[in-house]
Amino acid sequence: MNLDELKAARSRKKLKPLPIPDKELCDRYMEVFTAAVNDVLREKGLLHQTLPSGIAPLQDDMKLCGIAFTVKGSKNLTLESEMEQRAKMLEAIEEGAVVIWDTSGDDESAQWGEVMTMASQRRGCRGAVVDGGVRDTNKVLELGFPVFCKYRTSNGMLGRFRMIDWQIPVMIGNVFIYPGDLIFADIDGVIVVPREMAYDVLLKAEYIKENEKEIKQMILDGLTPTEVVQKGGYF
Ligand SMILES: O=C([O-])CC(=O)C(=O)O
Ligand SMILES: [Mg+2]
Repeated sequence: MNLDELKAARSRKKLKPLPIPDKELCDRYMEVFTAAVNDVLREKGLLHQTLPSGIAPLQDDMKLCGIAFTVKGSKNLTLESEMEQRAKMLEAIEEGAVVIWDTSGDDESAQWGEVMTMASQRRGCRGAVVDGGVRDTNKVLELGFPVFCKYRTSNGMLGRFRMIDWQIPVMIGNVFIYPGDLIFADIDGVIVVPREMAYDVLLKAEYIKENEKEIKQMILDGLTPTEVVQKGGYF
């Protein structure tokens, strides 16, 4: 058995630079939409890059793009040094990050709240995606911080759930998420774009957005769906 390749893939490493700076990349993703990005990934044979559909924005108009800062945790009754550990995690967040929580399928605790929002915003964090819960919801909304999560609850995680590690590969639903991947989310849910293809996928999604304008114009001009398809359109 030779696990060297797998070990290397799962190890912590420095992020590879992309053809354009990460900030420009994320700002350009914000001008497209998840369905277009999803169609590009489908062309590449990647059918399982969307997080489970139960992970939804706190508000319909929330949209988010940033670089995955992964966090992994699970139900756990111990409290020793929990706050210190959580503080260290928050202090490791970098500008342009999206905090993304693999909770091992938790269904009762909040992995995100008001103070964590404030602390991460100060570090330039763009939002949070939680396969779990959020609390202090009205305060998080007032702070204008996009959060995508499964549920809302008053249950703080302390004494119920705790972090295992951060900036490690994680898995939510069927989706692998590596630190540095691109996280893109809007009203249609959350999509994970592997880092190495993030720029190429953006270019193709921008093309789809432009091309769809022509298709929609055909409908406005009175063409039937059959005529649209005959002219190379799709929907
Ligand atoms: O400890 C928590 O559950 C999170 C929290 O309330 C906060 O960040 O304000
Ligand atoms: Mg709180």
